Amino acid sequence: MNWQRLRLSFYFAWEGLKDAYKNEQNFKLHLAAGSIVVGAGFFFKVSQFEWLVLIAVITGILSLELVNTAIERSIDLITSDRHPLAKKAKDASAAAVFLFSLGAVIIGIVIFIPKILTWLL
Ligand SMILES: Nc1ncnc2c1ncn2[C@@H]1O[C@H](COP(=O)(O)OP(=O)(O)OP(=O)(O)O)[C@@H](O)[C@H]1O
Repeated sequence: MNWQRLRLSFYFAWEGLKDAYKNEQNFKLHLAAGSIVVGAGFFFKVSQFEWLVLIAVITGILSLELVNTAIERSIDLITSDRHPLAKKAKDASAAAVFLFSLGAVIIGIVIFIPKILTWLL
């Protein structure tokens, strides 16, 4: 086991997180939304299974956002010209984030709406 390599890979991952937080508005937005969901999870005392689903969704969306950023930057590095394939790749990558976000919203509604209604009534 090369501990130095392992330590460096954590360091580079941390650098990637910091960079995305500084430069990617969508990453910050999803992080803020995730924090609100965690707050709501504590407030409404969600079950253990619901916590597992929420954690999977929050980490999934943030990871997908990072992959989307990596794809966008790789394309920008490869070409500064307009190219139909560059467009298709960036749009597919953005669509992946959109689709996951849609699923996350539905999961949020299924978990929280009944709790919000019970709390209100
Ligand atoms: N090299 C390119 N060739 C053709 N279309 C492109 C190219 N780069 C971007 N586009 C199109 O323009 C859209 C916006 O791209 P732009 O680079 O402005 O933002 P982004 O890469 O999607 O995200 P960010 O704003 O975080 O950089 C893309 O989704 C794609 O449809």
